Amino acid sequence: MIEDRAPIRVALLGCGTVGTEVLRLLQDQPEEFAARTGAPVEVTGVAVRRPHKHPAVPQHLITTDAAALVDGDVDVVVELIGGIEPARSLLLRALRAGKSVVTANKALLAEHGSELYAAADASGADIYFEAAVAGAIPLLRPLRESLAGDRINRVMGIVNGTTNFILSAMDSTGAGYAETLDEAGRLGYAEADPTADVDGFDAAAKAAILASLAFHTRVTASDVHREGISQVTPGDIAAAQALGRTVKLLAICERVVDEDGTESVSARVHPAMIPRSHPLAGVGDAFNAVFVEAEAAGQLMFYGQGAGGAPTASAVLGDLVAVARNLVVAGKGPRESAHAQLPVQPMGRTPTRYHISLDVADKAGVLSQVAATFNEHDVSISVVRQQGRGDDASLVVVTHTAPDAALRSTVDKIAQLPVVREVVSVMRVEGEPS
Ligand SMILES: NC(=O)C1=CN([C@@H]2O[C@H](COP(=O)(O)OP(=O)(O)OC[C@H]3O[C@@H](n4cnc5c(N)ncnc54)[C@H](O)[C@@H]3O)[C@@H](O)[C@H]2O)C=CC1
Ligand SMILES: N[C@@H](CC=O)C(=O)O
Ligand code: NA
Repeated sequence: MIEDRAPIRVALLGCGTVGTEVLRLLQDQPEEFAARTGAPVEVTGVAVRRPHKHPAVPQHLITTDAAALVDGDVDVVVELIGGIEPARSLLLRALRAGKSVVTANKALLAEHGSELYAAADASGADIYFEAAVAGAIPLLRPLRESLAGDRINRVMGIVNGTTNFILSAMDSTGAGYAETLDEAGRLGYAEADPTADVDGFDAAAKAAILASLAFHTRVTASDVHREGISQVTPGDIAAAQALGRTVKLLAICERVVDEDGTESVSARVHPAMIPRSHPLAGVGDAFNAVFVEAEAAGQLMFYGQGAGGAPTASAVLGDLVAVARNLVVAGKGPRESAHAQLPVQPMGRTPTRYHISLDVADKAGVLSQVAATFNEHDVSISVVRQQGRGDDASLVVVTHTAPDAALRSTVDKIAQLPVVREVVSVMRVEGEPS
């Protein structure tokens, strides 16, 4: 009988947007959880910072001493505090004591993942973190388990709900940046410090986790080239629209194979123009979508809610059930897989394409001067559009693929040409043949 088995005792650390939903769903359906795991699942305590802010949590469960809760009689620690400390110390404390961990904390995993894995390995505890990337979407388990027998070459997608919410609104309604960010905060999508979202730190942490799992290599957040959306202007959105494109913040993790067969990993997060016909262009609101390209499986697409309390709680609870099942049968979840240890390629060497919009003098020879600058840097041009006259004259150039450093130097040089009044918009182009 399931009820006769010793319960799986769970400590919940943090009861904010996600923690509240995890607790609600766990308490709503105890019999379901018992039936799925093979033992009753019991929350033994909820660590919070300000007890008076949680009137709905049974008062006998509440504590402000998270460390004492971890040290107590618990089997699983669910960490939903966020940030590096005290989350890191609390999880190391749990893992070293052989207590399994479920966390949604991408910032922590992207910086200290190896330390946490090592502690889990040493004590035989589990560490699961499906909620850390793309919220409710099952993505990490497919990478860690379902695709473990395949060779992944590329993972690309939209992994930050807040910035997708903002960019989608800017594109469809012309809404302002600040007001949309406030709305994303109210809806529970934004991080406690929303600069983590808009400056790309959150997406870079997720890219590090994705690249690590996809390429069996330790990739940390500092290995990921990062640009956020705070520099994206209504002018950039309009320039994209004029060419049948839209702007998305993309995370791109690729296996790069040089001519001599040497392999490396490229991981980057930046805004990019993609064609409106591309499947990622239709991903609106706070939704996330990720393409995985694997050698045998081909192309797979994962789509769903990447942020918000309930969707994220779904992934946390899926992990909790997995950990509890492992405890019931004395099994173990997947360990760290970092055997490939590929080097990380610098952004400057990564092949990219640029869309450049220039405000230029309406004089003969402007186009040839601009074209000569591209030529000097060995960057070839795919599309040129010259529009307007006099003060309104503008030039739009879309390049073919070139190393990012060459494209960057070309833009710097073009900005210095006397015939160029202003570099209005520079953005990478993805999702179309190079
Ligand atoms: N909100 C979302 O859509 C998603 C969030 N996540 C991750 O889930 C985690 C939690 O996020 P949210 O619930 O949105 O954050 P939140 O800010 O709403 O909740 C965190 C809670 O932890 C509490 N806390 C802080 N320090 C504490 C301590 N020392 N002891 C006990 N409690 C403490 C805070 O008072 C707050 O109530 C973060 O790692 C976040 O990155 C992951 C996916 C989606
Ligand atoms: N702030 C994050 C929350 C989920 O990871 C986002 O907006 O995607
Ligand atoms: Na997920």
